[in-house]
Amino acid sequence: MPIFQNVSPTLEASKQPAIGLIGMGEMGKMYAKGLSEAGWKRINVCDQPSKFEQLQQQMQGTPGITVMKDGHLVSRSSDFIIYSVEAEFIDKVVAEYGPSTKVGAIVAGQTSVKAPERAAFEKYLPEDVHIISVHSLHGPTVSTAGQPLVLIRHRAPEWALHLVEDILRPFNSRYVYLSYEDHDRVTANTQAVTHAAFLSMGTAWQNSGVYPWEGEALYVSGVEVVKVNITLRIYASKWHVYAGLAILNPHARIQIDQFAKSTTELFKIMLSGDTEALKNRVYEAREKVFHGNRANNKPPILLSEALLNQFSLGKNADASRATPNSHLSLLAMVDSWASLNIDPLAHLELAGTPVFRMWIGVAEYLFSSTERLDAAIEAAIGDVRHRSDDLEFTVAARGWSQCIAFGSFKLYEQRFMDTANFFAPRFQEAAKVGAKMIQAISQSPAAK
Ligand SMILES: NC(=O)C1=CN([C@@H]2O[C@H](COP(=O)(O)OP(=O)(O)OC[C@H]3O[C@@H](n4cnc5c(N)ncnc54)[C@H](OP(=O)(O)O)[C@@H]3O)[C@@H](O)[C@H]2O)C=CC1
Ligand SMILES: O=C(O)C(=O)Cc1ccc(O)cc1
Repeated sequence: MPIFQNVSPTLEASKQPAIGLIGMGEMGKMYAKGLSEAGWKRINVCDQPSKFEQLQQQMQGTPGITVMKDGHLVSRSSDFIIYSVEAEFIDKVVAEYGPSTKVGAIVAGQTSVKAPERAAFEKYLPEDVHIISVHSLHGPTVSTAGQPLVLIRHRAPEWALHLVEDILRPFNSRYVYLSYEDHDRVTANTQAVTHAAFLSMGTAWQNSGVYPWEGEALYVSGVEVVKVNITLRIYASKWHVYAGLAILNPHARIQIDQFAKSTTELFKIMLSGDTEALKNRVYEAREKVFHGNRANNKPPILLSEALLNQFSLGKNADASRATPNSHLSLLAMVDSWASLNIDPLAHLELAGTPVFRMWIGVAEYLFSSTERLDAAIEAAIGDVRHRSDDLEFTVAARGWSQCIAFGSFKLYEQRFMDTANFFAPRFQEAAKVGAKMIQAISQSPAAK
């Protein structure tokens, strides 16, 4: 029997469902703030009991919010509960608070990887509660409007799904309906492998010992600006988010391994000096991924020159001085999509995070122009100035793939923080440009 039907924030408090948020880090706070602003009046939140007083202070004066000491109190008093905790800890946290869930409540998780969340819910939640999970496919600093919000109806009647839709409607996100299994498959193809590319760029630049936009200024074009800014954006974020979705997603390892393989194989062809072999391989990948040379000399679909050139790097950036880059990271990305028969444009519809949108956008920008692609191939074979950077990138891609296959959160954290510390002095500056870029691409016609 439906307990709530057609609810909206305009109802008086006693008729509204109580919403519970367990874990008040970046995503928990974003949800708390958004739900409060929407007018929901019964929002119960908690973080670790040790942070109770601090959280009370932070939430003081936020309408509709009640800060509770722990997840037991939130679970027993809420009708829709979202766990927004680290994927690594979801089992432990649900084991602790899950059995306290109110009879008939709906439980969700915000974790970026769903296999461990599903296992924890099935193991610890009582039979008389429903499971409908969620995943906002964007970070906490991005506006929720228009972004994909995955809803996973796993164990719940129809009315429960409508209730969740009603509660989250004020975010104005775009609902995407997936199963737990499909969620992990799709996000491995989009998020996990994309992050591997950016993590590798960061590690490679760190090991080269220069900020790429300050070296010989080889890298100043629009594509480079995207690469650098997204890399810095990722390294400025919490390592556990990226570690969780790479290490715990059963599908991710295969994609990340293929990316390292593609990088190594392309680099070996570059070393051999065989332009024809490189051209054949790259063009074959282009054919497969971008559907038969669709964009040859036609305007790019996602990113335009004008959009890319809005953003610049460093003080002396002068795009006219840009020399063609081998773009090994982009060649390898498209090669690995081709090798695994992944259609990234189809995935963009389902699970296009802003970072993935940027990445596929620059890949398409490069591959949509024969002139640009041939210049990259020529640079890869003929311009030895790129060799040392490409070598570092190859080593870094392999290193990240091995680290993720090894499955150690500690090792991942060490690698990640080592590179993050190298870039930290530039985070503030990059965050501003990164935010503008994400906004611009979210508003580009192709994003609608
Ligand atoms: N950040 C992002 O861009 C996105 C993240 N996600 C996912 O959302 C989840 C949360 O991420 P995010 O908010 O960024 O991470 P944060 O680290 O900012 O927040 C997680 C919070 O949960 C708290 N927590 C841990 N254990 C408990 C517990 N037993 N009871 C109550 N609170 C607890 C943590 O405390 P402590 O720090 O002390 O451990 C922390 O405050 C992750 O699974 C992530 O993958 C999803 C979409 C986007
Ligand atoms: O856009 C991206 O890929 C990000 O890096 C932000 C992000 C991180 C984790 C998620 O679960 C969803 C989005």
